[in-house]
Amino acid sequence: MRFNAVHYSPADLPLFNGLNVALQDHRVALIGRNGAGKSQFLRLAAGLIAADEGEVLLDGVAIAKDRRRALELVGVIFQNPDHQIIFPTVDEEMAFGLRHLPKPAATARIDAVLDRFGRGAWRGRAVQSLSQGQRQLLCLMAVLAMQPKLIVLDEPTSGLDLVTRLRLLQVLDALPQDVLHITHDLDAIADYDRVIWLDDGRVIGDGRPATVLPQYRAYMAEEAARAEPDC
Ligand SMILES: Nc1ncnc2c1ncn2[C@@H]1O[C@H](COP(=O)(O)OP(=O)(O)OP(=O)(O)O)[C@@H](O)[C@H]1O
Repeated sequence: MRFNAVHYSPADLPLFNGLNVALQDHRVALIGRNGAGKSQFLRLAAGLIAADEGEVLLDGVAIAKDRRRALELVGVIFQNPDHQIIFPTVDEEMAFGLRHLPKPAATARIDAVLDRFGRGAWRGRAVQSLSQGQRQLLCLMAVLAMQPKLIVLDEPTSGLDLVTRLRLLQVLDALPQDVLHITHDLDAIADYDRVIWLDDGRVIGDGRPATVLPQYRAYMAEEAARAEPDC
């Protein structure tokens, strides 16, 4: 994945001004304050939005221009599964991303993923009957069935209870796919391969968690100490 001189201004307010980033690492975390540009970075990385100037390449593919390849290459998981799930049953939801495949091939993929997660009993189950954490797992399984090269996640664990959060993180840790993970949960990314710290659309920290996370924590503590208490 490569951001080449990316300019992007949501609603005409400049955010990225010639951003250059190359990602070759298996698990990358994206951190930064509220409004730093993490979600916009992720949307550009997934080809959900196009740069105003410059380009984002994944496997040499201009991901925003080739939507068919983008869907094959990148799977996206958002914070709230209810904003992502559109079908009433587990099978239908998982089949949606596989509609380009012949039905037997799609069914085989769905069965393989359900079995891998020990969720064979979810076949035909109503999404409404699943908890929030289970819905998040459904989103992840639907993405995995599509066999993307890269999975991008925007704060997938917020709102989950501790056990569900830990389970989801274990699943993420074991994935063979490359992962780009936005989070404010610094403990979850302590053994990632790389952490990118965004601030105001710029990369201000980039490296191993052991280097970047202490700098980030120290900076945030200073910021908090400077801020007027308003609560
Ligand atoms: N649709 C939009 N229209 C206008 N401005 C936007 C839009 N989406 C995002 N922005 C602006 O872009 C900047 C980056 O937003 P972004 O959602 O990427 O931040 P973030 O780092 O993901 O923040 P958070 O941690 O709060 O989710 C913010 O200043 C935000 O106001």
